[in-house]
Amino acid sequence: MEALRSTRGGEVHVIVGPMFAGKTTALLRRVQSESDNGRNVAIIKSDKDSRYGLDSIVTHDGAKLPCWALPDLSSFRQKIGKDAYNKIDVIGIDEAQFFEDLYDFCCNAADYDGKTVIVAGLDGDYLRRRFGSVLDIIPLADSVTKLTARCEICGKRALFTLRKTTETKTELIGGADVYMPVCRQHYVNGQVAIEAARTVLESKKVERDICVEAAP
Ligand SMILES: Nc1ncnc2c1ncn2[C@@H]1O[C@H](COP(=O)(O)OP(=O)(O)O)[C@@H](O)[C@H]1O
Ligand SMILES: Cc1cn([C@H]2C[C@H](O)[C@@H](COP(=O)(O)O)O2)c(=O)[nH]c1=O
Repeated sequence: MEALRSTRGGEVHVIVGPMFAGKTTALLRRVQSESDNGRNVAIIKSDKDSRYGLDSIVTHDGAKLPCWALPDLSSFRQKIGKDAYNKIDVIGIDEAQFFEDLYDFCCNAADYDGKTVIVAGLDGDYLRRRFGSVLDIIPLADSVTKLTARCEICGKRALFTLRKTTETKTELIGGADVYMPVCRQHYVNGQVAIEAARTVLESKKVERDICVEAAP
């Protein structure tokens, strides 16, 4: 019977780009405009990012809307309750790269539950590798928008996010303190500089370890 549930005009719209490209701003605008048109809306963000608190989604400019901060998307229906879920027309998802169950959620919400799902997230991490499941939902999408920022070094179009520290784990929550948007040329130059810094730091650590071991 589940399989016979018919589609009620569900849609999936995807907004990607580097940090500071205006993804959250675009998501908030689209959700707000749906709400202004009388549709019931809800926004979900990952609970991994608690920088601005967990009850609202906030842009780098400080614009905000209330949201649900969740560890995964599958908990959404249970969290808000079945009746409330059924009444929702539009679901906005921010920081989509942090949700492992993004594909299944979008599929079910759009195909079977008739929801309009608007997804914003990073397509690539600081190494320009695919980030989470964001690229996996492109085949599900009605529309895909790739936004760009301004390169912090030269002001040209920024496609990439440069991590300014030598930290290597993929997931590292942060803002302008840790990341900056850059153009292709400054991404390459920046990576070379950061790799060099990492090599120096690692060799210093090895030297320190040898000194400690050699100490009487
Ligand atoms: N280097 C930059 N390039 C573009 N926007 C920047 C930059 N640094 C800060 N910003 C601000 O960030 C805003 C975008 O914020 P936001 O929508 O939260 O972006 P995202 O969700 O893509 O990280 C821009 O409108 C701008 O005011
Ligand atoms: C590039 C990159 C980013 N992150 C984190 C940093 C921020 O907390 C979010 C992105 O936020 P935004 O709304 O797009 O500005 O993701 C990360 O964990 N790893 C990375 O490589």
